Amino acid sequence: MKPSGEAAAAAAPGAGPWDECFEAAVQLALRAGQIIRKALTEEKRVSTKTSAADLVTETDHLVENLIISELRKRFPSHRFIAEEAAASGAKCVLTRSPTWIIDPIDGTCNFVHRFPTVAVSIGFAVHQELEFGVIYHCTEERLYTGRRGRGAFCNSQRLQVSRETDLSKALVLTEIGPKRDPATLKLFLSNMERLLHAKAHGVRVIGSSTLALCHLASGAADAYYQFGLHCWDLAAATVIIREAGGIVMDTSGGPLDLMSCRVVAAGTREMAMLIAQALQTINYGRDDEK
Ligand SMILES: O=P(O)(O)O[C@H]1[C@H](O)[C@@H](O)[C@H](O)[C@H](O)[C@@H]1O
Ligand SMILES: [Mg+2]
Ligand SMILES: [Mg+2]
Repeated sequence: MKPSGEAAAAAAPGAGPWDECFEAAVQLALRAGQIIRKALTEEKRVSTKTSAADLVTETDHLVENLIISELRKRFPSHRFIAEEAAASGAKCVLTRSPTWIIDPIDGTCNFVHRFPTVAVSIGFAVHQELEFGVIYHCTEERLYTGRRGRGAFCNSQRLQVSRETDLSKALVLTEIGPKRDPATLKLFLSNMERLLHAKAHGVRVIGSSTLALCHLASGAADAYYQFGLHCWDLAAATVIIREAGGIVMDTSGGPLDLMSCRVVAAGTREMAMLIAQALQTINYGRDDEK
């Protein structure tokens, strides 16, 4: 079913603060999705960032600039944290001001290979609290939304996480992260091996952390963990998962630290803790210290 801004807004009935911002995010995500869908099949100019596996294209920049310029016109006092601006040296500082946290294309490596698992992610925080998240699966035209205290939806279907607490009955999602040195790869594979030794039904890597987190919010997976993602991968998805009844926390088992480049998420706290206890830490630093 084609999503519409009206469907998403209708899915969260009742006026509330930030309605205008939420509507703007929905319309811009849909518009960005059209651009990304068209560009998916076209020739691309590809560059690398922190590693040979950390790719960026002209479409990432075009979409990010479009979203930020449109939002700046409508909300000139707001602040922005965005993936490609950060890659160019902008600081990732989350103040108490209304702040947009943007990943213009999540799954850029998929995008470069025309592998159709790509999303645009727009999160929004005020007083350093996540207010809403909008993630648009561009090729499947699925619009995932979550608003603090008002539920989570895919198009107009309400989302509910899995209630699984048994790791031996769990489907677990993760992502590789951009570091590919032997020590990091050894730790990444060791974490995956530990979960398979614990008899998890499976571990999946789909190439888009935000869409993997949306699958968790929809109950199609039981847990997610990653070292090496960023605040712009996490912001929107965290609201969506929490509003679908799930848990998003630090890999230490403590509260989520949006800038820590690491996360464990699950439908239940029991499952999240089982995952966290199985993991060895992979150090990716912090978004607010780069
Ligand atoms: O760079 P984009 O925005 O494509 O985001 C991806 C991250 O770069 C990966 O490290 C991470 O592993 C995930 O694949 C994430 O989606
Ligand atoms: Mg990206
Ligand atoms: Mg990303």
